[in-house]
Amino acid sequence: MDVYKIIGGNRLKGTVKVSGAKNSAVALIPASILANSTVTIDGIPEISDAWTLKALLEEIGGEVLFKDGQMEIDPTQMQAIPLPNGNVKKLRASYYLMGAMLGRFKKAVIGLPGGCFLGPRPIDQHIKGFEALGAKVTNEHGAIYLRADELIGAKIYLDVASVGATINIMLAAVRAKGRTVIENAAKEPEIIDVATLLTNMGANIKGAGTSVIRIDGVDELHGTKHTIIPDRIEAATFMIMAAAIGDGVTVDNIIPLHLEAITAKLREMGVKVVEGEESIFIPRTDALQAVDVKTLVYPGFPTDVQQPLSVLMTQAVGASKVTDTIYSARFKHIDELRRMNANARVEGNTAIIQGPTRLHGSKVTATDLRAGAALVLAGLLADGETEIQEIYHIERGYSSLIEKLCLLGANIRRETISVSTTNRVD
Ligand SMILES: CC(=O)N[C@H]1[C@@H](OP(=O)(O)OP(=O)(O)OC[C@H]2O[C@@H](n3ccc(=O)[nH]c3=O)[C@H](O)[C@@H]2O)O[C@H](CO)[C@@H](O)[C@@H]1O
Ligand SMILES: C=C(OP(=O)(O)O)C(=O)O
Repeated sequence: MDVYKIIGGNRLKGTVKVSGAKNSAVALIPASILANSTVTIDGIPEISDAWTLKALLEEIGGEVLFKDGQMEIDPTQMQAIPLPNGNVKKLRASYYLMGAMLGRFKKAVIGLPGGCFLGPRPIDQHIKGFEALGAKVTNEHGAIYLRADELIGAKIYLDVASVGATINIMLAAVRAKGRTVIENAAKEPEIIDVATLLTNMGANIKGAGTSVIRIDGVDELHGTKHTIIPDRIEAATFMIMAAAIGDGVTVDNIIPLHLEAITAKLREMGVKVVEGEESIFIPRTDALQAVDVKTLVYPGFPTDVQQPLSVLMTQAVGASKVTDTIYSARFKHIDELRRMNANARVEGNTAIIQGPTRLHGSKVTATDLRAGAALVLAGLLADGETEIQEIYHIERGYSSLIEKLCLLGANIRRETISVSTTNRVD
């Protein structure tokens, strides 16, 4: 099995370049299904989710080249081949195949998605949207069957401002007859990115990035070239690492506006954040103060960042609180941090972290993607050696993490170890 081994204590210094956004990439790649000629996307991160989506597009007849961050997708030979099992289970975002295939073929069979287990991850709002557009949707043995004679534009009010549902409905509605209006739409930057790609393919979308999106369906969408936005969650992870153990780190290739909630929270903790046009510089931080944070929909503090932030809180003076209002059970990393001597507990949807504490190297498990990133930071801070298992979670979403951290001076490596040595000593 492959693990990360980290010897803690090295201070990080230099510049790190942020990759393209995972949570855009996983929607942009399926969106290409809707085109009638080649779609080229630049800046796709080297993550396993991108490779899994490439394989899924190939399963339905697509020709896909993925090299040096560029994905070239020829969708012309694709067919509505059912995907009830297999690769669809490896990632949450396989659910975007529902909207894209429904839009193009008016039918799809997609197994219920996988991805990080963060507590329940319902897709009722996606289904409500597809049904409003005229699709018949059934769940048969764990796969969602979608079929429509024709898709007709509709007014859809989302009960929760879901990123996934907003994008999925957009993907189907661009090929519906007439106008679709999504109310209480999610406003995350990734939604604007997907709308930009679809617009460049010939779609007619207004209001992406606001809570009301209007889509006038078109008969055909064509190929185009698109450059993905930078990954604000990866950027936030490096900002937090820089605040925790940096000696002057520039986080480059970012959109500072996308990071305002992170910047504000770090400043509240006593971190100096110097914003440039496309970068942020964080000088060495010597004293951190405890803060409270609540995750919210964009532009609030992202749920994806609360796990790395909770490690920074172990270094702050006083009791910090993290309340996750999006995924109330996203706290499995707290148990792992306690193995490393963190003084933290979970009450309902809140983690309470008392600092400062000296973390100790240990054998820990990445229970999900951002939990894994949190443990990498804990390992960088800890005394001695930390071994992180189940790193496939981390590699679903962080591009070249080891290489980037080594360039900043961290002592971290990926190692294959024999299974007999993996038993944890508690
Ligand atoms: C609002 C929010 O922070 N969304 C994040 C969430 O998106 P993700 O797409 O996973 O979640 P959504 O934005 O779709 O869901 C937000 C909330 O709505 C609920 N829900 C969603 C769909 C549905 O049909 N029914 C329903 O009840 C979810 O359980 C959740 O509590 O995780 C992604 C990956 O970690 C992040 O990129 C997103 O920024
Ligand atoms: C949880 C995440 O990913 P996914 O929704 O793909 O499981 C994430 O990006 O933090």
